[in-house]
Amino acid sequence: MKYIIGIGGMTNGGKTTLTNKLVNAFPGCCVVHQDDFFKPQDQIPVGEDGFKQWDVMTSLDMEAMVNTVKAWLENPVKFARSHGIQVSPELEEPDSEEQTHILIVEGFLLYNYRPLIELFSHCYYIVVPYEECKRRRSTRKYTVPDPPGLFDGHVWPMYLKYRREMESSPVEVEYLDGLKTREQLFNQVYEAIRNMLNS
Ligand SMILES: Nc1ncnc2c1ncn2[C@@H]1O[C@H](COP(=O)(O)OP(=O)(O)O)[C@@H](O)[C@H]1O
Ligand SMILES: NC(=O)c1ccc[n+]([C@@H]2O[C@H](COP(=O)(O)O)[C@@H](O)[C@H]2O)c1
Ligand SMILES: [Mg+2]
Repeated sequence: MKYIIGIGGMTNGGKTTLTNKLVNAFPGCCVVHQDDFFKPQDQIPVGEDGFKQWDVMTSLDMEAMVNTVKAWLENPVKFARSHGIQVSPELEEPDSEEQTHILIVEGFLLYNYRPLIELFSHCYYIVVPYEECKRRRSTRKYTVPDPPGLFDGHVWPMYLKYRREMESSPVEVEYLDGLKTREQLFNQVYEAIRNMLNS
Protein backbone atom coordinates (compact mmCIF):
# COMPACT_ATOMS: atom_id res chain seq x y z
CA MET A 1 0.00 0.00 0.00
CA LYS A 2 1.05 3.55 -0.67
CA TYR A 3 0.07 6.37 1.68
CA ILE A 4 0.44 10.06 0.92
CA ILE A 5 0.12 12.23 4.03
CA GLY A 6 -0.37 15.98 3.66
CA ILE A 7 1.12 18.26 6.33
CA GLY A 8 -0.45 21.57 5.34
CA GLY A 9 -1.41 24.74 7.09
CA MET A 10 -0.40 28.30 7.66
CA THR A 11 3.11 29.68 7.42
CA ASN A 12 5.10 29.10 10.62
CA GLY A 13 2.57 26.65 12.02
CA GLY A 14 5.41 24.12 12.40
CA LYS A 15 4.89 22.03 9.23
CA THR A 16 8.53 21.56 8.30
CA THR A 17 9.54 20.77 11.89
CA LEU A 18 6.82 18.12 12.24
CA THR A 19 7.54 16.70 8.79
CA ASN A 20 11.25 16.24 9.51
CA LYS A 21 10.43 14.32 12.70
CA LEU A 22 7.95 12.07 10.89
CA VAL A 23 10.35 11.37 8.02
CA ASN A 24 12.97 10.25 10.54
CA ALA A 25 10.47 8.04 12.38
CA PHE A 26 9.31 5.96 9.40
CA PRO A 27 12.16 4.08 7.71
CA GLY A 28 12.22 4.62 3.93
CA CYS A 29 9.69 7.46 4.19
CA CYS A 30 9.97 10.01 1.35
CA VAL A 31 9.13 13.72 1.43
CA VAL A 32 8.14 16.48 -0.97
CA HIS A 33 8.47 20.09 0.24
CA GLN A 34 6.23 22.62 -1.53
CA ASP A 35 8.85 25.32 -0.84
CA ASP A 36 11.07 23.63 -3.43
CA PHE A 37 8.52 24.57 -6.12
CA PHE A 38 8.52 28.36 -5.81
CA LYS A 39 9.07 29.99 -9.19
CA PRO A 40 12.19 32.18 -9.60
CA GLN A 41 11.95 35.64 -8.08
CA ASP A 42 11.84 37.41 -11.48
CA GLN A 43 8.64 35.52 -12.32
CA ILE A 44 6.78 36.74 -9.20
CA PRO A 45 4.75 39.86 -10.03
CA VAL A 46 3.97 42.75 -7.70
CA GLY A 47 0.26 42.84 -6.82
CA GLU A 48 -2.28 45.55 -6.06
CA ASP A 49 -1.26 45.27 -2.40
CA GLY A 50 2.19 46.55 -3.44
CA PHE A 51 4.00 43.30 -2.53
CA LYS A 52 5.61 40.56 -4.58
CA GLN A 53 2.93 37.86 -4.69
CA TRP A 54 4.75 34.97 -2.98
CA ASP A 55 1.71 33.66 -1.12
CA VAL A 56 -0.54 32.90 -4.08
CA MET A 57 -0.93 29.61 -5.94
CA THR A 58 0.58 30.99 -9.16
CA SER A 59 3.91 31.66 -7.39
CA LEU A 60 4.36 27.87 -7.30
CA ASP A 61 5.02 25.43 -10.13
CA MET A 62 2.22 23.12 -9.01
CA GLU A 63 2.36 21.04 -12.17
CA ALA A 64 5.97 20.11 -11.41
CA MET A 65 5.04 19.38 -7.79
CA VAL A 66 2.22 17.02 -8.80
CA ASN A 67 4.53 15.31 -11.29
CA THR A 68 7.03 14.73 -8.49
CA VAL A 69 4.34 13.15 -6.30
CA LYS A 70 3.23 11.01 -9.26
CA ALA A 71 6.83 9.88 -9.82
CA TRP A 72 6.83 8.60 -6.22
CA LEU A 73 3.49 6.83 -6.79
CA GLU A 74 4.86 5.22 -9.94
CA ASN A 75 7.92 3.78 -8.20
CA PRO A 76 8.51 4.64 -4.51
CA VAL A 77 11.71 2.60 -4.27
CA LYS A 78 13.30 4.27 -7.30
CA PHE A 79 12.17 7.66 -5.95
CA ALA A 80 13.71 6.95 -2.53
CA ARG A 81 17.00 5.80 -4.04
CA SER A 82 17.27 8.82 -6.31
CA HIS A 83 16.69 11.08 -3.28
CA GLY A 84 19.36 9.39 -1.18
CA ILE A 85 16.87 7.68 1.15
CA GLN A 86 17.96 4.29 2.46
CA VAL A 87 15.56 1.55 1.41
CA SER A 88 15.37 -1.55 3.59
CA PRO A 89 15.81 -4.86 1.72
CA GLU A 90 12.21 -6.02 2.22
CA LEU A 91 10.88 -2.84 0.57
CA GLU A 92 12.93 -3.72 -2.51
CA GLU A 93 11.21 -7.08 -3.00
CA PRO A 94 9.63 -7.47 -6.44
CA ASP A 95 6.21 -7.85 -4.79
CA SER A 96 6.62 -4.44 -3.20
CA GLU A 97 2.97 -3.68 -4.04
CA GLU A 98 2.28 -5.52 -0.78
CA GLN A 99 4.76 -3.39 1.14
CA THR A 100 3.88 -0.18 2.92
CA HIS A 101 5.27 3.00 1.40
CA ILE A 102 4.80 6.47 2.88
CA LEU A 103 5.21 9.88 1.25
CA ILE A 104 4.84 13.09 3.27
CA VAL A 105 3.91 16.19 1.29
CA GLU A 106 4.45 19.41 3.19
CA GLY A 107 3.51 23.01 2.46
CA PHE A 108 1.36 26.08 3.03
CA LEU A 109 -0.90 25.73 -0.04
CA LEU A 110 -1.56 22.02 -0.39
CA TYR A 111 -5.33 21.93 -0.40
CA ASN A 112 -6.31 24.48 -3.02
CA TYR A 113 -5.04 22.62 -6.09
CA ARG A 114 -7.40 19.89 -7.26
CA PRO A 115 -4.86 17.57 -9.01
CA LEU A 116 -2.83 17.38 -5.79
CA ILE A 117 -5.77 17.08 -3.35
CA GLU A 118 -6.99 13.88 -4.93
CA LEU A 119 -3.67 12.13 -4.26
CA PHE A 120 -3.76 12.46 -0.46
CA SER A 121 -4.64 9.55 1.84
CA HIS A 122 -4.98 11.97 4.77
CA CYS A 123 -4.80 15.77 5.05
CA TYR A 124 -3.49 17.57 8.16
CA TYR A 125 -3.71 21.34 8.58
CA ILE A 126 -1.71 23.09 11.31
CA VAL A 127 -2.99 26.35 12.74
CA VAL A 128 -1.70 28.86 15.29
CA PRO A 129 -3.31 32.17 16.32
CA TYR A 130 -2.49 35.38 14.41
CA GLU A 131 -0.18 36.80 17.12
CA GLU A 132 1.91 33.64 17.37
CA CYS A 133 2.12 33.28 13.60
CA LYS A 134 3.31 36.90 13.25
CA ARG A 135 5.82 36.48 16.09
CA ARG A 136 7.34 33.31 14.62
CA ARG A 137 7.40 34.78 11.11
CA SER A 138 9.29 37.89 12.31
CA THR A 139 12.30 35.72 13.21
CA ARG A 140 12.35 33.61 10.03
CA LYS A 141 15.05 34.03 7.40
CA TYR A 142 13.66 33.20 3.96
CA THR A 143 15.82 33.14 0.83
CA VAL A 144 14.02 36.37 -0.06
CA PRO A 145 13.67 38.38 3.19
CA ASP A 146 10.20 39.73 4.08
CA PRO A 147 9.94 43.45 3.32
CA PRO A 148 8.37 45.60 6.09
CA GLY A 149 4.59 45.17 6.27
CA LEU A 150 4.49 41.94 4.25
CA PHE A 151 2.83 39.88 6.97
CA ASP A 152 -0.21 42.11 7.48
CA GLY A 153 -0.31 43.41 3.91
CA HIS A 154 0.02 40.13 2.01
CA VAL A 155 0.80 36.92 3.96
CA TRP A 156 -2.13 37.05 6.40
CA PRO A 157 -4.81 38.21 3.90
CA MET A 158 -3.76 35.47 1.44
CA TYR A 159 -3.80 32.88 4.23
CA LEU A 160 -7.40 33.88 5.10
CA LYS A 161 -8.43 33.84 1.43
CA TYR A 162 -7.06 30.35 0.72
CA ARG A 163 -8.29 28.93 4.00
CA ARG A 164 -11.82 30.17 3.25
CA GLU A 165 -11.58 28.69 -0.25
CA MET A 166 -10.39 25.35 1.19
CA GLU A 167 -13.17 25.29 3.76
CA SER A 168 -15.85 25.84 1.13
CA SER A 169 -14.45 22.99 -1.01
CA PRO A 170 -15.06 19.25 -0.52
CA VAL A 171 -11.54 18.56 0.83
CA GLU A 172 -11.56 17.04 4.32
CA VAL A 173 -8.76 18.19 6.60
CA GLU A 174 -7.85 17.31 10.17
CA TYR A 175 -6.79 20.40 12.11
CA LEU A 176 -3.71 20.30 14.33
CA ASP A 177 -3.07 22.80 17.13
CA GLY A 178 0.34 24.29 16.33
CA LEU A 179 0.58 25.64 19.91
CA LYS A 180 1.20 22.11 21.16
CA THR A 181 4.84 21.26 21.76
CA ARG A 182 6.91 19.75 18.95
CA GLU A 183 6.83 16.42 20.81
CA GLN A 184 3.06 16.47 21.37
CA LEU A 185 2.42 17.18 17.70
CA PHE A 186 4.81 14.47 16.62
CA ASN A 187 3.30 11.87 19.00
CA GLN A 188 -0.24 12.70 17.89
CA VAL A 189 0.46 12.37 14.17
CA TYR A 190 2.91 9.48 14.49
CA GLU A 191 0.32 7.42 16.42
CA ALA A 192 -2.44 8.32 13.96
CA ILE A 193 -0.33 7.23 10.99
CA ARG A 194 0.63 4.00 12.78
CA ASN A 195 -3.07 3.29 13.35
CA MET A 196 -3.85 4.06 9.71
CA LEU A 197 -1.18 1.59 8.56
CA ASN A 198 -2.57 -1.14 10.86
CA SER A 199 -6.24 -0.67 9.95
N1 LIG B 1 5.38 23.05 18.13
C1 LIG B 1 6.12 24.15 18.11
N2 LIG B 1 6.13 25.00 19.17
C2 LIG B 1 6.85 26.15 19.13
N3 LIG B 1 7.62 26.54 18.08
C3 LIG B 1 7.65 25.74 17.01
C4 LIG B 1 6.91 24.52 16.95
N4 LIG B 1 7.15 23.94 15.74
C5 LIG B 1 7.98 24.77 15.08
N5 LIG B 1 8.30 25.85 15.83
C6 LIG B 1 9.16 26.97 15.45
O1 LIG B 1 8.36 27.84 14.64
C7 LIG B 1 9.10 28.31 13.51
C8 LIG B 1 8.47 27.81 12.24
O2 LIG B 1 8.58 26.39 12.19
P1 LIG B 1 8.55 25.62 10.80
O3 LIG B 1 8.53 24.16 11.10
O4 LIG B 1 9.63 26.12 9.90
O5 LIG B 1 7.10 26.08 10.26
P2 LIG B 1 6.47 26.11 8.81
O6 LIG B 1 7.18 25.11 7.96
O7 LIG B 1 5.02 25.74 9.04
O8 LIG B 1 6.61 27.50 8.33
C9 LIG B 1 10.54 27.79 13.73
O9 LIG B 1 11.25 28.78 14.43
C10 LIG B 1 10.34 26.56 14.59
O10 LIG B 1 11.46 26.28 15.39
N1 LIG C 1 11.33 29.62 -0.44
C1 LIG C 1 11.23 30.76 -1.11
O1 LIG C 1 11.78 30.89 -2.19
C2 LIG C 1 10.39 31.88 -0.54
C3 LIG C 1 10.57 33.15 -1.04
C4 LIG C 1 9.79 34.17 -0.52
C5 LIG C 1 8.84 33.89 0.46
N2 LIG C 1 8.69 32.64 0.92
C6 LIG C 1 7.66 32.39 1.93
O2 LIG C 1 7.57 31.03 2.28
C7 LIG C 1 6.32 30.87 2.95
C8 LIG C 1 5.92 29.41 2.93
O3 LIG C 1 6.84 28.62 3.66
P1 LIG C 1 6.56 28.25 5.20
O4 LIG C 1 5.17 27.67 5.22
O5 LIG C 1 7.62 27.28 5.53
O6 LIG C 1 6.64 29.52 5.99
C9 LIG C 1 5.35 31.78 2.24
O7 LIG C 1 4.56 32.46 3.20
C10 LIG C 1 6.25 32.75 1.46
O8 LIG C 1 5.96 34.11 1.74
C11 LIG C 1 9.45 31.65 0.44
MG1 LIG D 1 8.26 25.29 6.14
